[in-house]
Amino acid sequence: MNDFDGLLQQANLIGSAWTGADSGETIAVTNPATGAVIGQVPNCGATEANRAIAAATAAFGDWSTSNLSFRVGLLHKLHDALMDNQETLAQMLTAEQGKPLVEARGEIAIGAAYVRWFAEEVRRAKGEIVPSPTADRRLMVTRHPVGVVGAITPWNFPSSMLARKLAAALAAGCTIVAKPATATPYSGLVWGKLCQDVGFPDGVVNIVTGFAREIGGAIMASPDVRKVTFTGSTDVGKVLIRQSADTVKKVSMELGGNAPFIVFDDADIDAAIEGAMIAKYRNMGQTCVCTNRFYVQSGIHDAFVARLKQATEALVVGDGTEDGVAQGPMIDMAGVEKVEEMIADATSKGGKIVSGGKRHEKGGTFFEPTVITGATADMQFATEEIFGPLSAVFKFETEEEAIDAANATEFGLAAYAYTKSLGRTFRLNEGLQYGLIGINSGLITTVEAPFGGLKESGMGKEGGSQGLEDYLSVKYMCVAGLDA
Ligand SMILES: NC(=O)c1ccc[n+]([C@@H]2O[C@H](COP(=O)([O-])OP(=O)(O)OC[C@H]3O[C@@H](n4cnc5c(N)ncnc54)[C@H](O)[C@@H]3O)[C@@H](O)[C@H]2O)c1
Ligand SMILES: O=C[C@H](O)CS(=O)(=O)O
Repeated sequence: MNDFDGLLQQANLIGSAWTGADSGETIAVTNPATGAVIGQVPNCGATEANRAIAAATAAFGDWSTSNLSFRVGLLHKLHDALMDNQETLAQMLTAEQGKPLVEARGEIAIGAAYVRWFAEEVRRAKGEIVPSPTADRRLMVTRHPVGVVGAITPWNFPSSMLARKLAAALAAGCTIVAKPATATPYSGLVWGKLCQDVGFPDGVVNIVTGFAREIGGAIMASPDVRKVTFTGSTDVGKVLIRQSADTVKKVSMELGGNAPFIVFDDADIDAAIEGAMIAKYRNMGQTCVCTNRFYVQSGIHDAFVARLKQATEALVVGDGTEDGVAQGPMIDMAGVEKVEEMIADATSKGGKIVSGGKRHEKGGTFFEPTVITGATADMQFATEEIFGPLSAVFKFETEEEAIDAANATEFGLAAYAYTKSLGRTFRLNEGLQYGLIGINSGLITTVEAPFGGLKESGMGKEGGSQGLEDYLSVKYMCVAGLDA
């Protein structure tokens, strides 16, 4: 078995100890490209989760009052440990998740960048002195770590989704209990090892794998957990928001998407195709900000479709570790079947397959990157997240029609548009109901900017200065009697 230079952790980190499940039960982790078993992880439940919460609670007092320079120094060491091991971590990520190595390297790098960002950002978590209405008192506002944080993360970005939670939480002085996705636990568990190696105190970082409902239930029920940060589907997010009410937890929710990608007649078509390929096919279409609907204005439609077909057919499908591969396997057969269901629905309603359309000859969960034209609003992918390598192309006539169609969804995470018009750019920013808007770019995520959705795509922000605020509580103190 490949131990990835000793970085593969097949146990859970609770306090200072790497342990198995009390039951001894384990879950096999498989490589989606080959079906091979990579290793096992503990199948833990509520009991182990509560021990992790107790360890995080015990560590919170010292960690939250530690010298800021100490915390910042450890975060910079963590950044360096991530980048020193970038290749091995990327190999581990591709082995369990399937994405091409070049994308996995990028995910490790942005995760390290989030660590460095919050190491810097926390040094500017300033308070305020508020002008007092009367001379006898002084008013001050201060910011403090919110407490023990529960973090639950998805399989599609198993490293960077944890990075932007853990880094902000630790920088703020919080301690954390994290539960990675069952399909991709190793890219989360290794954060515990690296944190331990660089010197984070015991109990500050705890990582537990296993029964999602049980572990999640323990996190949500514990009065010691004061904040929950979740990245995943909107359906699960709604469950957690309801559960958070019992203990009035602070929540951040990074949920599902249904991104429109609008191409106007005046677009630079070369730029639009480049952006379309990134926004659609990154991680085999399995990102929350992937294009779900292409809206192409009638004047440029045929030329854009021809170029999209050509670029899609040029994508190399294969094992993500092989040079030149742009599309790895999908994470599981359920994802493949969802894409097949959407293709059948669209073609039954008049959609036309112009590229791909079926499982790849490589078998398993490999799928042909697919383009369907003639898309209409009654088709399943108009309202449901595809989460796969399927491009659905709608035609439109006017700007107003495009904005209305783009907004006709309960989601509001990412939207993209290609135009040379400055006026239209500002009308789109004001008219599109999305938390992230890319104008003439298909890849806009960056640590400096707040990432997060509107409507049923979630609440809270990750990254940017706003991303730290989610882990801080604001206090107001009035000091009176000063006129004595
Ligand atoms: N907005 C974002 O930043 C963002 C980023 C990545 C993925 N996503 C979304 O995540 C979804 C795909 O990821 P996924 O399949 O892992 O999502 P998912 O909701 O099925 O699972 C996400 C995490 O929640 C856990 N979980 C599942 N049910 C739970 C429960 N009842 N209680 C506690 N935890 C539970 C899972 O084990 C996993 O760790 C897509 O909808 C995608 O759009 C959003
Ligand atoms: O899948 C969702 C991720 O947040 C995508 S990104 O890598 O952060 O853009």
